[in-house]
Amino acid sequence: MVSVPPAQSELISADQPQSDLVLALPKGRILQEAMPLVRAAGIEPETAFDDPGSRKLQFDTNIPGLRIIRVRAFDVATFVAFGAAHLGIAGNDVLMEFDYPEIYAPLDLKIGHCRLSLAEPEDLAREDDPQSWSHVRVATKYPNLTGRYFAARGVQAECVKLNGAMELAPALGLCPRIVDLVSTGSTLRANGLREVAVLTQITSRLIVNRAAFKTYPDQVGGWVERFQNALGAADAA
Ligand SMILES: Nc1ncnc2c1ncn2[C@@H]1O[C@H](COP(=O)(O)OP(=O)(O)OP(=O)(O)O)[C@@H](O)[C@H]1O
Ligand SMILES: O=P(O)(O)OC[C@H]1O[C@H](OP(=O)(O)OP(=O)(O)O)[C@H](O)[C@@H]1O
Repeated sequence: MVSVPPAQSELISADQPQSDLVLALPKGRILQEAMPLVRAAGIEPETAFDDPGSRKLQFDTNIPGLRIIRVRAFDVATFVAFGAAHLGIAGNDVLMEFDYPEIYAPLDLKIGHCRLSLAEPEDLAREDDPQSWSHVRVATKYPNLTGRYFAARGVQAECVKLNGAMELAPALGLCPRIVDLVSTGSTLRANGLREVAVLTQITSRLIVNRAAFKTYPDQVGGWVERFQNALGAADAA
């Protein structure tokens, strides 16, 4: 059965193909910020979702035909791009890194605020001039985004892919610089690094699979509208 917000249910046409809709949520830090919006959009997951002891990865909701899956932040984009999930919530860091044409990101949810920055050890930063670089070697979880950013500025970026703890790379001689997410800056400070360039500002987006949007315009569009309203209500509060 196609899931729709209750108020939209009359929009389902009888001859439309029927299948469950799947909403992919990231299990990391965004989840806490995202859940008030998910709930304000009218979606209440089954109780196992909030049970830390549960090993379930997919969850029924109060909306018949709408399931939630909880996956790693990067995998939200992949599930949605391949149509395994129809909607999702992902940071635009992840969206820019993959650059999947199958994903449409209609809504900035204004959560998960941070920035993607290049940082280097304090000693190096004191004398360094990023404008003079023709080549830069960085440790990052975002090799594609970083490569594109520097290529557009005539700089060749050599990226060593890490999945976390990038801040260790300069001190241990892996790479002199890193490109990573920065919010408060405390992780950089604690590791003797200084931010020297901001590649892009980051927030989380509601994302949809383009084909699902075309196939179920009322249903998927209905959820986009619900999230938009939830966002408007949060802004007004
Ligand atoms: N320090 C931060 N402040 C605000 N938002 C952040 C911060 N770090 C990451 N984010 C946002 O949260 C998303 C998920 O980050 P999180 O740290 O939860 O997962 P991850 O460590 O990247 O993924 P995983 O643990 O699955 O490898 C990022 O893609 C980004 O959009
Ligand atoms: O500027 P700050 O407020 O210190 O935040 C920045 C840190 O947050 C993220 O890591 P996270 O805590 O998600 O851990 P991870 O490296 O395992 O992804 C990011 O990769 C930085 O390390």
